[in-house]
Amino acid sequence: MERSQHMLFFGTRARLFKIARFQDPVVKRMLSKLQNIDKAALPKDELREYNKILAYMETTYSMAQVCLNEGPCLPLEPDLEEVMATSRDQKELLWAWQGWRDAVGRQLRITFERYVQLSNKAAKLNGYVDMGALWRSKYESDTLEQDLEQLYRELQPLYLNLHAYVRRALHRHYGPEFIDLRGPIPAHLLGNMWAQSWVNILDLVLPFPKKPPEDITKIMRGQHWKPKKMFIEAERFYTSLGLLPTPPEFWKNSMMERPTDGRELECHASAWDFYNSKDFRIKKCTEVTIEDLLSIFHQMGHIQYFLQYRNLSVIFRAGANPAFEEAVGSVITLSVFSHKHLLNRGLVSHQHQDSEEEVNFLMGIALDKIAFIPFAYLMDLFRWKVFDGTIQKDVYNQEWWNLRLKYQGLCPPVPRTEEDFDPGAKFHISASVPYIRYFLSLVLQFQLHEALCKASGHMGPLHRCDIYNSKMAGKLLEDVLKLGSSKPWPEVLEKITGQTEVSAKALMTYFKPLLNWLVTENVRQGEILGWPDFSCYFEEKY
Ligand SMILES: O=C(CCC(O)(O)[C@H](Cc1ccccc1)NC(=O)c1ccccc1)N[C@@H](Cc1ccccc1)C(=O)O
Ligand SMILES: [Zn+2]
Repeated sequence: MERSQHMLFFGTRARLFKIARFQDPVVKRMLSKLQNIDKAALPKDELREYNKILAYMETTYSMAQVCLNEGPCLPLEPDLEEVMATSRDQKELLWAWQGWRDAVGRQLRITFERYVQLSNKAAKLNGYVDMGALWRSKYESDTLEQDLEQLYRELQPLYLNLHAYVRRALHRHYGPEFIDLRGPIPAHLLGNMWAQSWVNILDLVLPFPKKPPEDITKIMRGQHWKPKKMFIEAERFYTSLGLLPTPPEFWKNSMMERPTDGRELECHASAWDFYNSKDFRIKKCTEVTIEDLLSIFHQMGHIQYFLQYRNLSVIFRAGANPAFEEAVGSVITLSVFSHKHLLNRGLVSHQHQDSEEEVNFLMGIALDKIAFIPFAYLMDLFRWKVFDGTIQKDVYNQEWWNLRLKYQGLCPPVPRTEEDFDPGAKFHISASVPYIRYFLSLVLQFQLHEALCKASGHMGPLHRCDIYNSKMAGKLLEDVLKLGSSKPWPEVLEKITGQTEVSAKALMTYFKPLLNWLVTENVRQGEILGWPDFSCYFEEKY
């Protein structure tokens, strides 16, 4: 309420000025940013109701658990995520998958309908047609939706080949009664609660099973890694580039592990800027796993952005656009996870990777990054349609699954009804956090990685690049992060890459060796790309 009061005070005054009457681009940029005050535009009583709704949705998500018949109730992190990642028993996977959606999605359905109404009212009071339009305005582009569709189309062949290959592997493991080689994949078998990353089923899909990659989580635990050490490791990478170290407050005020004093909390990782140029924090329920190490690198990317722009006017203390904010940390993880870096840091011991091990490695990265493409794209396609009224509340769930089928080639393992609200089972929908930023960040991170690798003097394939210790790459990054949101993002992108448009070329280059292998393999197996048979319920099929 205080923050909204503050925004209202400055926003109403900023609205007294006609931006077109000003010459100075910085003043014009500041005024236009001040004029959008988001939910603070709502009348006081509706703002109070809106905050209650947001609190209820996020609390429902963070407190939800799934209970075993007799015995403990499991929270999402780490227990249910552990089941989804490690279980190979489809009944157990279904129990966790369905249990989570019963415990969260179903509870949010009615509240979400009111959330949509109030969100759209707030958007209109800020001069936008609906909340989707307000969210999209952060990208300062009137061709955003077409550009996104174009990027998706460029990346689709990569996804279709991965989908067909993984479907074959799951067919081999779970059998024909669960997997239709011409159909969608049941959404609970991909190693992740939302099937947004498939990295946890690498063992089922490994191209060369005789050359399994080393288990980095096991090595970390063998070396007695603790959460604190994981944060120090991440910090060390950023300072190796000549970027800023985190201040003492960060280590004092951050929450790096789930508290053991019984306090309940929202465990989804996040980074916080307290806008006083010295207090910056990460909150994460850290487990000692490679997945959490990479997540910490991602969070530290947010912190590095905060540090670099902390002397700017508060109005410009944000990323060039939300995708840039998400891309910084993810760019670094591309170097961290390179074989060269893992070897250098003692996290793998095999000196070098032969061509088969290299395909296995690229498969591992693809299961994380390529599988993510359609998920990250459809999340806000869904919400934009909900906000603009294309998707009415009486069909929320079936429209959600229409998009999950169309873009991801997934289907629910059990019939769904309009009592369910499956999108609500994903953090960002319960917490009203936009998602298209992650789709754009996925493409952007490879484009930035390619530019930073070039600056670091890297020669050879992009997937072998590690910018660790490169002051040249660090300088390029620093000059851009310092700008915050003070310049239009195409200018910022051009400073690093020389291009003014986001391009999927670098991503396609990175995965080219894998795509070649996948296409050959899929042709050999006579795979059908796509899912002409379009449903999953096997009892209805035969
Ligand atoms: O959600 C996250 C990581 C959390 C975050 O760092 O993006 C976090 C999300 C969040 C949490 C609470 C309130 C708002 C947003 N974002 C930040 O902490 C953040 C965002 C903007 C500026 C500063 C910090 N990743 C996404 C997508 C993703 C990204 C990278 C790798 C894998 C998966 C996911 O898990 O589905
Ligand atoms: Zn993030």
